[in-house]
Amino acid sequence: MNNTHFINVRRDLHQIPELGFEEFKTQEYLLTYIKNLPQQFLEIDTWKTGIFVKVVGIAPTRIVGYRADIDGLPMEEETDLAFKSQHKGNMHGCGHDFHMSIALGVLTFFASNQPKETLLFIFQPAEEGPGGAKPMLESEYLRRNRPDMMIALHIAPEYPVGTVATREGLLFANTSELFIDFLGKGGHAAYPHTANDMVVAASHFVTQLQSIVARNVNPLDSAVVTIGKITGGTKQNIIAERARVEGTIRTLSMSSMEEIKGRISALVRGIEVAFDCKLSIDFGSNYCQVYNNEEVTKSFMNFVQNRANSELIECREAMTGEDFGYFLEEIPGFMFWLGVDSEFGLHSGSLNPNEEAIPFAIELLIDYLKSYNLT
Ligand SMILES: CC(=O)N[C@@H](CCC[C@H](N)C(=O)O)C(=O)O
Repeated sequence: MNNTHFINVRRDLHQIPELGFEEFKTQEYLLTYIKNLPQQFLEIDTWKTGIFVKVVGIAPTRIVGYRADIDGLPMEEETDLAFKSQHKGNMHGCGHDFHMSIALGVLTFFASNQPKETLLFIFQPAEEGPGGAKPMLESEYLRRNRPDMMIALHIAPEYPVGTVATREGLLFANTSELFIDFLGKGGHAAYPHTANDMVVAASHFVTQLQSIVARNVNPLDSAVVTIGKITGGTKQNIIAERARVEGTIRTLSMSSMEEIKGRISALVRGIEVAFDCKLSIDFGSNYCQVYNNEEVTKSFMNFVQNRANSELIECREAMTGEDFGYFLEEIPGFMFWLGVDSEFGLHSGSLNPNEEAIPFAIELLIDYLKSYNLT
């Protein structure tokens, strides 16, 4: 099959983005596709909305794992594409439609070309939250079928098609979600002295948060605190009894993560005193850093550098997060950025990656896995 076929697969998947652990139609689409492949080397299992597909090797001495995440984001698509999201309010705004179609392309090749080593394709739910990698790793299936090596990619809008960017060691940050609920006293807009306004309290809190990275974190140790969502109140002339801020913390070291969480807790106590209200903090789900094993990453980087028609970029670490970090905490492997050349970035409603990157990535990965003495 021509690898441009997977552009159509991507377009199908792009229309049905679903949130973490709700990827029912996505799972059904993937399973239908996989069950139509030649089955003689395949073993298919499911885990929640995820899927494991084993391609049993001819003379296996190890399992090589390839992971693709499958969930979408709760955001409105702003493109005019003919194949735009049909699930209003959800979008594949982080490229997981690319990740899945590339994985299907590589799987399709090996389903008809039995590898020497066993390959395990892992279609993982809930990367954007609350995190599927950790519970999947703890599943009975992955305890019995532990890969000896793991590979994954993530699309990179800022790089051209034909490029691969990665580095040995630290690639992505530690992350922690952040949810804070404010409870004060509502009232009539004309009587502020009888109420405790949670819109004002939340606004002060968000402003104070900005001082943490600027004044508490060692400038040589990068960190990010972003509030992506604020909600509060019910009507323009009612003082808000409740507000909620939602955000994320990113650090390159665990000590900075702990320090930032400590500072946030202190600011929360201060807001409670200053505004005579109650706040509750929930640090949500936490992902460990993505750390590329030096040896296998180096061999992959050499492979890309020496391959015709592909360009290697040795990139800096990024403040993005990825629960693939949990795989790499236990299993040697690597993640890389795949150039997709989009004017609009990840998590933008206008993200429009160049689909030529799909056949490029499928061929690159097939070549790499072949060179890895798999066939
Ligand atoms: C590659 C990417 O964009 N990953 C997400 C991971 C989200 C982690 C977690 N749910 C959080 O928001 O902290 C990212 O936002 O970096």
